[in-house]
Amino acid sequence: MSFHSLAGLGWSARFARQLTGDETPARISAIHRDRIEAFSPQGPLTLRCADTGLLAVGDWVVHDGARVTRCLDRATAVHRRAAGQPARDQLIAANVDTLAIVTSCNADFNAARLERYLAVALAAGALPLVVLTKADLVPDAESWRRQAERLSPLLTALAVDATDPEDVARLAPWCRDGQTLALVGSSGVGKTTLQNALTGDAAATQGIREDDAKGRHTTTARALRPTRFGGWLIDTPGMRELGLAGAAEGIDTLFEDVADLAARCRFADCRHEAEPGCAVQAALAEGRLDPGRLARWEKLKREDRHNSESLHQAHDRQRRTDRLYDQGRARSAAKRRGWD
Ligand SMILES: Nc1nc2c(ncn2[C@@H]2O[C@H](COP(=O)(O)OP(=O)(O)OP(=O)(O)O)[C@@H](O)[C@H]2O)c(=O)[nH]1
Ligand SMILES: [Zn+2]
Repeated sequence: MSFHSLAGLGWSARFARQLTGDETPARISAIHRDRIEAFSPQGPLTLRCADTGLLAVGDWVVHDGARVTRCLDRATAVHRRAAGQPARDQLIAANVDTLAIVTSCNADFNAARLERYLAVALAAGALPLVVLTKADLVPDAESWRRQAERLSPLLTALAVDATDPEDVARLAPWCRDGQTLALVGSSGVGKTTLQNALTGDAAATQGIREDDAKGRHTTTARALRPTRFGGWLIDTPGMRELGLAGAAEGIDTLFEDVADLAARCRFADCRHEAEPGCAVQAALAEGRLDPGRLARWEKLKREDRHNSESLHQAHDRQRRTDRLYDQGRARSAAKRRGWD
């Protein structure tokens, strides 16, 4: 059994302020249909919870020893647009301090994809870190790293050999002393290898079959795991592939220069094509704005708008279905009343 102090679990003044009286907090490490697992200064706990759908791994909850009584406001929240029809907005991890975007120093490196994940990190409120794996397989890892850092002044980039635990230890500052790190990135870039090196625990990444809230089988890993450095790693299946939705603010933070220009166009709904008074076109013409960067900003905005709209449409559709269903039930109830 492992014991951690509250601070060691990532507790901070932000959460302390939300407690009243002698409430006891715990941090969610895994979520099941009707119960959660959590770490607490008293050791690991299993707590019953009626509505686990509202919780995420990494959340701080208050409990009475047997059940969850409430969830504390989050410091950060990573969302994604869940695949499938209808599209759903899904909370996949809470209180992640740093979101590491994992890519490799070769085939996988793609500026547009990195920017997409960066927007997700910023929208979540997490610090973005780019980890370039397979540094041992290229002669110029440092140039890849610099290329990544040029994408935004908000990020730090590291090039590592994920298969070398000593090299991976350079990630310690982001997952020590109660700090929580989560990894995102395409398949095959080395996330599992990195996670194993960070936790020193190869077996734990092996997925275990579980029933999720809808009774389907999903593969869940042990989701909040201690790292070798005194901090935490969040690995949930949803972390792997993040669809962009509701990330408009994150996109504008990442492309602050372009967003600032766009805000100075004469027309609020300027499409930055041939409108008079377009500050974006003016900057392009004067060479102050890279056309590639503008194109990537527009593409991300479109994708986010499209996904956010389809989420709204899905919500609307669901509301209409619910309403029809309620009306139907009301009608049959009325009929039944008529009969007896
Ligand atoms: N030489 C070298 N090989 C690496 C490095 N990182 C990952 N690999 C190898 O690349 C392959 C894929 O790594 P994984 O850790 O399974 O990748 P992943 O991102 O977890 O992929 P999924 O499980 O599909 O999401 C494995 O064979 C690793 O050993 C690295 O930095 N250097
Ligand atoms: Zn414009």
